[in-house]
Amino acid sequence: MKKPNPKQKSSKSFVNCNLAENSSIREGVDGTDPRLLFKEKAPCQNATKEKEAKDVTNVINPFIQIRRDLHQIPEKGFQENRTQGYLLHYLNNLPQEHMEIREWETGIFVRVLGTAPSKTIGYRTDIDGLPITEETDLPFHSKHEGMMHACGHDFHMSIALGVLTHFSSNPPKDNLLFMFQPAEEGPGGALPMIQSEIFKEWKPDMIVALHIAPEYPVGTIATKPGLLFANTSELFIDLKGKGGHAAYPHQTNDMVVAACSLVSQLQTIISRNVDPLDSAVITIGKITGGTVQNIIAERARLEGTIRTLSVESMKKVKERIQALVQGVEIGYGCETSIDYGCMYHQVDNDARLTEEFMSFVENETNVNVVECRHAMTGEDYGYMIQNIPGFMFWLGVESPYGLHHSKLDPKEDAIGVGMSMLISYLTKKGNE
Ligand SMILES: CC(=O)N[C@@H](CCC[C@H](N)C(=O)O)C(=O)O
Repeated sequence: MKKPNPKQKSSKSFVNCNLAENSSIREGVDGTDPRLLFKEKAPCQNATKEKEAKDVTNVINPFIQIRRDLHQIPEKGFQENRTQGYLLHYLNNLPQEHMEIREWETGIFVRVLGTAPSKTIGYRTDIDGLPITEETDLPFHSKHEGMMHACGHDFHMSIALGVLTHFSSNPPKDNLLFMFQPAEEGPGGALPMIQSEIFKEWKPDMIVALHIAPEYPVGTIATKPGLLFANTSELFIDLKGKGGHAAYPHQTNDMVVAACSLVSQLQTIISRNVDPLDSAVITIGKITGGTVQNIIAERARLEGTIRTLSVESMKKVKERIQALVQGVEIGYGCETSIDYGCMYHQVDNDARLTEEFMSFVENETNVNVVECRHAMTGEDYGYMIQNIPGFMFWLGVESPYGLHHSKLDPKEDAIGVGMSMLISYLTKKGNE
């Protein structure tokens, strides 16, 4: 497979602006134009069939506008009501002859009925945002205070809508199942979604998904057979000691000091307890404690996440965390509690399907393919392909700021690249 190439080729196949002719792009959630809602003019409003471009970089893809609309309304997991409304409005305006739409919680299942189905191919996108205050100066920045699409789910959704738009009027032989999944960032929507009656009824035979990758250029995708993403577990530790006057520490059990010590001790699990040839991460992303500068803190809370490359390592790391927390309890004279929040199974790509996909992209499209290493990111998509063959791949979007950063600014040309490549791949796979 090729190495990442900053001057990558443009996509061999491309999607043109004619998709914008679809009425659902013209009308918004409440029957108004979603672009008027956000005071944005659609770049493709006047696109005509004659304007079919030769290169995706020369096309202003209408799904870029959809991405911009969605970018402005990021919502927390299982609270994606406005997002769901936007998606439903769009979907309900597509040609319905080959489509069945069913809502599930704040997500949506859409089945495209194949012309002579012998299998169902699933495609999953996540739809939630992150609790981060956006710091880009984009004109279409988040309008939901303290929330941002800082993990690219706005890209994921617009690509899924683009692919679905194509197949809504050009169904392949096989059925397609599009899953708009809530709560990927937490508490996890994939597991309950696959346990739902709708999923059981429309169960796919294989599933595909993508994730944007700021570190790769537009026009490059990266993936690998086997393990792609880590096992994850959230981590919340509460400490309760005895507060008091800042000048009388000997009469108190200071939970700020206990928490600081615990953060350092937790890092020794990675350096001293995990096999150096294995990998694990413990990140404490948030510490809270105390009330004011001259009162010794009675309470402190650590919030973090654990990442491991196997289920067994996760078990070991948690045993060590428990031991260290017990030590702090004794050493600092406090009460403690641990909550592991939500946990995700590793993303383990099906080797045969992934290799086949990589050679398809390499040989049949102008997109570059890189075989990457696994990453310590997590994805509840891992549950979807735990028992059903499938894979996930990274889609290059080239941003100087990475995932979960308040200045993440992916290049929008990647939307056309992702759509075109997926349409080609699913057309081939759905007509085998
Ligand atoms: C792709 C990605 O960034 N996923 C998230 C998943 C988070 C799961 C959960 N909230 C946790 O923190 O463990 C990630 O942070 O990797």
